[in-house]
Order: sequence, then structure tokens, then C-alpha cells
Amino acid sequence: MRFLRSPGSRAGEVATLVTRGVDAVEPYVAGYLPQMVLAALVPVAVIVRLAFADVTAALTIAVTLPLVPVFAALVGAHTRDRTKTQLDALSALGGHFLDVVKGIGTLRAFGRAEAQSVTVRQLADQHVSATMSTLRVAFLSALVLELVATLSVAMVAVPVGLRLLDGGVALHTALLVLLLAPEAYLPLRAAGAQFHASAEGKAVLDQVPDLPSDTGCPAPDLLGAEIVFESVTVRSLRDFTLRIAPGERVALVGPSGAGKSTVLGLLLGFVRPDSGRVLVGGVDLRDVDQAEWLRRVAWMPQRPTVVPQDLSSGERQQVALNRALAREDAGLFLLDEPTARLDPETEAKVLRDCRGFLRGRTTVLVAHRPALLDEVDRVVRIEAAA
Ligand SMILES: Nc1ncnc2c1ncn2[C@@H]1O[C@H](COP(=O)(O)OP(=O)(O)OP(=O)(O)O)[C@@H](O)[C@H]1O
Repeated sequence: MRFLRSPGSRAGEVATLVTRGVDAVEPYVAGYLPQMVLAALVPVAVIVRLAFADVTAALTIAVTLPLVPVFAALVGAHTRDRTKTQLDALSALGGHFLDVVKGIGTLRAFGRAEAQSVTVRQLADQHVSATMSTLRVAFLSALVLELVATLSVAMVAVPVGLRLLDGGVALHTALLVLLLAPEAYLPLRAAGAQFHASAEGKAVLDQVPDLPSDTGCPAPDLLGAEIVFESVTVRSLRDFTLRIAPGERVALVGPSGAGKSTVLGLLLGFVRPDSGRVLVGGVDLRDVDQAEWLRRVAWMPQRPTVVPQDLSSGERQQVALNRALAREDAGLFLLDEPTARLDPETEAKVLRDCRGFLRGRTTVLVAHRPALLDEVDRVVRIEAAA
């Protein structure tokens, strides 16, 4: 959940990581890592046991054994790059597909829906070729590791067999060597095989951003908390400074593109200042647990999403406004042009209805319509950046 909420997460990447990515992590955590523990312990135990029975065999194993991890590391470096390319291709495909689905209405309206199928096909082809390339490397490396391990076992077994024929070694010692020698190589071979099965999981873990050790400090109680914009610069806002007292109703006015909605975005925590700070009750909003903060804020966006769609835009706006005002427990109300699509008569009625409700509740609203200005305690003008 913390990853999903982390700022800057891109939808396509997140969709790939939390679906296929999560499945891919299991072979790494439950397969490769435990196998690495065995690969570190078992060969040492075999060498120590054989050192007491047949020093030559123990030395042969000790010398040939490192060849397996050396070859595995050489092939592994190659595998890592290929797997990363494969995962990137999958993320690009997932992200693009998601964008196309989201924007299908607009694409159809402009007659560009068909063109997208070509792009999706190209991305799918890229993913197929990246996957085939990863598989080729995986098969090749399995072959290399099997070959190295088999030759190493032969280098131990053949001399022991010859010495047994010459009478240079007892039968029970030769049997012990022949039975134990393959066991020294087995965990390393298995780790090599697990490495390929788990490479995607490792790439996924590398892609998940470093998450903060905690989700931020508790959201300040808005009752009695002053909201302060301290020389905030972001998008079109330049050194924007504003103090909002608890319970105050403020209207933001100004030309299109001046940054009124950006001010609401800053208060929601969706937009982060490039410089300056937004303080609530003296706490920098950047440090506040965003999920908890959003539970305290009621927001009506400029273009509300309301199901069903068969409502008119004005009706949709009224539903969205009622939905925001129904959040009686909220400590801050952010309303972006709440009456923009209403006729003057309906607007007057809506404003009459919410007048009593908003009195004494901290409210920031974006106002283009003059009727809204009578409903607030203060009007703040935001000028377009020069
Ligand atoms: N997601 C975004 N990323 C980057 N810049 C953006 C983004 N959204 C808006 N902007 C830019 O930020 C500036 C301020 O936009 P904003 O929507 O805050 O203006 P506004 O005053 O609310 O305008 P309007 O009255 O037309 O709604 C504009 O120049 C706009 O292009």
C-alpha cells in the first residue's frame, strides 16, 4: 500500500509491479535466497568430511568448486541486463495499454483509436523479443553450469576409481567420495537454476522505490490550525504567500492559468512546492501522512467524476458539491469553481443551501462567478506570472 501511495508512481509501472511483479518476487525470496544458504553450507560440510577420508578428493573439490560460481556470475551479469530490459518492455506495454484504455473516448473522438493498435502491437513485439532473449540466456547458462559441474565431478571420480583399481584407496573410502562429491556441486547448480527463475523478482525489487521508514507524521488537527503558504513557487505560482485563519472562508480569483487550482493541489498534497513550504498548524504538509490528511479534507475538483454519466454537467456538479459538503467531519473544504456550470437561478439556490454549512468551516474556493464572492470572508487575487 505504501508503494501504491508513494508520490510519483506511474500507473503502468505500478500495474505491472503489483500484478506480475509480485508473483515474480516469490521465486527470489522463497527459492533463490534459501538455496544460497544451502550453497554456502553444504559444499563446506562435504569438503570437511572428505578431508578426513581422502585429502586428494577434498582438494580437487575445493579447487574446482569455485568454477561454478565464477561461471554463474559471468552469465548472471548478462541475465540481469536482459531481465531488466524484459521488465522495462512489459512496463512500457502495460503503461501504454492503460493510457489507451483511459483515453479511448478522446482517441475515438479524434479518429486515432486504430493507430494505437499499431503501437500496442509494436510494444508487444518488443516484449516478446526481450522475453525470448532472456530465455536463450537462461538455457545457455544452465548448459554451462551443468557442464562445469559434471566435469568437476568427473575430475574427482575418475582418479578415485583408478586409485581403487590400484589398491591405493579402500572401497568404503572410494564409495564415500563418489557419493559425496556430486552433493558438493548440487546446491550450487540448483542456485544457478533458481537464479534464472528469480531474476525477474530481483529486478522488480530493484524497481520498487526506496520507501520512507514511516509514512509521515500524524495529520494536524485542523480545528484551530492556521494554514500558511510560505513563499511557494511551483508551476505558475511565484513566491506565493498566504495565511488562512481557522474557520476562514477564502475565495481565490485571478485569470486563467494564474495558479488557483494549483493552490488547491498544494493543499491536497498532490502538488509539491519547488521551493517554499505549506504549513498546517506549523507542520510542513510534506511531512504529513497523506492518506490521513486526505481523510480530513473535502474536495470538489473542477471536473468531477460522477457515475452515472447520463447526468448533465450542471447536475454532475451539484452531485459533486453535495458529496463534498456531506463530509461534515472534514476540517478543510476545497471547492474548485463549485457553481461554474449552473444557471444563475440554480447557483443562487445552491449558494443559499450551503451558506449556513460553510460558515465557520475553513474553506478555500476558486471563484470565477461574482455570486460566490459574497459567500466568503476574504477574496485573494492571484496574478498571472509575468
Ligand atoms: N499537471 C500539471 N503539470 C504541470 N503544469 C500544470 C499542470 N496542471 C496545470 N499546470 C499549469 O499550471 C498553471 C496553473 O494552472 P491552474 O490550473 O492552477 O490555473 P487556474 O488559475 O486554476 O486556471 P483556470 O482558472 O483556467 O482553472 C498553468 O500554466 C497550467 O498550464
